[in-house]
Amino acid sequence: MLFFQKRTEGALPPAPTSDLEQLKARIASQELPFHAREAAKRELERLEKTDQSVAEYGVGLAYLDFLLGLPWVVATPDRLNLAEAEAVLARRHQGLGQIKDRVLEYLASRALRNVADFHVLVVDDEDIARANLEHVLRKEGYRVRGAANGLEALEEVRRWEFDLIVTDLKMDKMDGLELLAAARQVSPATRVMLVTGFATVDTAVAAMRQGAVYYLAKPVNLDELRSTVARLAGEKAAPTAFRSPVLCFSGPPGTGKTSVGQAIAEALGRKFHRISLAGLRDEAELRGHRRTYVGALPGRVLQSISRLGVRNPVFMLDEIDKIGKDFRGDPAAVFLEMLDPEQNGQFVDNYLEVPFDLSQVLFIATANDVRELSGPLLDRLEVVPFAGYSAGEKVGIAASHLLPRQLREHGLTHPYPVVTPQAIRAVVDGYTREAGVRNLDRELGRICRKLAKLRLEGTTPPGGQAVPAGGADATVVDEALIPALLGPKRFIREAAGSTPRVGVATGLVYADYGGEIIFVEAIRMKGTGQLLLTGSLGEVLRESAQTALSLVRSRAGELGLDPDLFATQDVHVHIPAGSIPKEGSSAGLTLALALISLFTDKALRPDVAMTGEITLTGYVLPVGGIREKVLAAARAGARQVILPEGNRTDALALAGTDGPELETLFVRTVFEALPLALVGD
Ligand SMILES: Nc1ncnc2c1ncn2[C@@H]1O[C@H](COP(=O)(O)OP(=O)(O)OP(=O)(O)O)[C@@H](O)[C@H]1O
Repeated sequence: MLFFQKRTEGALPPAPTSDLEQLKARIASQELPFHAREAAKRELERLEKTDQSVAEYGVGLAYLDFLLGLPWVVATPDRLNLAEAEAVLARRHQGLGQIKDRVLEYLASRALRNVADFHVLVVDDEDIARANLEHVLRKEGYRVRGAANGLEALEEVRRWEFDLIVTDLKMDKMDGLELLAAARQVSPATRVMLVTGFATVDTAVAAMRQGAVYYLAKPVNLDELRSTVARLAGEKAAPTAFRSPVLCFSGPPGTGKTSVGQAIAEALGRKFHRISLAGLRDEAELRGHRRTYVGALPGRVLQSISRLGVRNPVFMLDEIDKIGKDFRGDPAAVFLEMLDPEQNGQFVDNYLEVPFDLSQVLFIATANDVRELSGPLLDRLEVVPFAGYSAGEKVGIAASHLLPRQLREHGLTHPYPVVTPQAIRAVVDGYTREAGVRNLDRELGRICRKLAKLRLEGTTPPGGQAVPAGGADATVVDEALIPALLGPKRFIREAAGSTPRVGVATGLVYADYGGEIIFVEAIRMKGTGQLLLTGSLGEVLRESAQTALSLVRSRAGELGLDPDLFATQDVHVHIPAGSIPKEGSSAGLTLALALISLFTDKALRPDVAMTGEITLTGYVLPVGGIREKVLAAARAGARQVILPEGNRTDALALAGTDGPELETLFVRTVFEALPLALVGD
């Protein structure tokens, strides 16, 4: 019996090329920056001396494979067509007018920088020499101007940004070296190339030392001139590190931050990648582990770049405000390095050890609340605020974007069911309570799933019209059908539904997920004039409560109260809703009104919501987050909002858009607010 087949000469399989040989070939053939090639060669040499059976060999192979797999030079060509970018943004998003404008402005300045021609100034006091040089350079496609001496050249430099000055060295009035020094003062980015008939090593060295980029001897070798200028122009055209600040989209969840980022990538023709930073625990996750650690890996930034295969993606750093609380290492330092155009050309990953150029990456950060970010980081970011949507805007977004997508995803296309705007509004009001549209999208998905099931079964939604199984009439989903599809309403509009109560005021707060209403409750009981505060209130809020009480006591006469009343009573102020962060001074007005209502025994209207900081003398000061607060008041069913007079412009800006349907009232003092909020006053 034949167990083993004997190998026959000549039928030998081709000798397998070893891993190392393959890597060697890759190092030789691949386009790599100098330092990366050197590192790869070093590692290869080390591997060649390492026994293949030891673990380090495998680690080294993986390292080389990663290094060679990185897109050191691969980039997608940028498509900077503003009209197209505008079309992409408009197609993907409803509204967001100001944000689209900001994004387009940002892209416009990018486009301008990148397509700008290469401007050259030729300076020579010999007319013929100058004309010749100008002619040669113009033929190469550069934008060329001329100047007959140093002083004239300096005038030009003041009027116009040149990329390059090609100047004669010996000239009357101001020679080339003097021009070089003066031009660098006016326009530091302009490069200077000197041309001279008296080329000596000393003058060349002096010129280079002063910052000249090149030194050309007369008679000018035209090929040398052309190739040098082409090299300098190429350096400019390679999209230079973009020095404008990194965009940071901030706003409540589900307001379109991520999808605007995706639209930017689509408009530029770049790849898009999103890293969620919310769960980040360790600096090494971003920057990698040193290879001396067992199981070391590159950081998430370079891993993503490697996976994308291009060095110029749009990179979204999601929820940049959510890291740092439990973070090992210094997050701000890593981000500063990644986002700073001065430094990110040389980003060092601990695993890779060789700097990788991140300057071509277009970073966009998102944050729910930029107040959480450190100062230096915030300095590098250009914050673009995304606001919450009013109910009307949500209905529009749902009808034109969310619903059509959900219907397609659920196969409800033949024919499309008709969901009436009133039905969408019923979902917005009864089943979601949010600033953005994320949950609305989810609820629409639930409706679609129910409809898909009914259509397959050919049955009728309870209380609705027949759902045809194939073609024929479209199902109509109206307001009445919503409870049958989604169950009973999940949210009540508590501001509209409550009855007026003494000592209970409706306030507005602003948290990172948008605005929210709170009810401030105050009661009094027999005691010794103590003030008790509960509801996990922050220090500032406690001080506001103290201020409000002192204000009420000091104005007892005006309010028709017995001044001795306070000495015999304790006051307890409580703000329920434990999950809402309650810090900041904007609850001052609400606290003051709750206390005045308490002591005057007059009930407050629950459908009048308010916000404002107060002073000890009763003035109402402006506060932030007006749009979010007003939208929250509208969501909760309030009919009026009382705002500080100082916030009138914010509120007016709101009215211009599809603002909420509620009346805004402005007050200068606490006392002006009384007749507006107290029942029957
Ligand atoms: N103005 C809008 N027009 C059309 N669709 C929108 C609009 N705003 C949001 N959306 C849609 O809502 C969904 C949620 O948006 P997105 O994921 O961009 O929100 P986000 O602000 O990034 O939220 P998070 O902060 O939670 O990441 C997406 O499907 C998005 O397309």
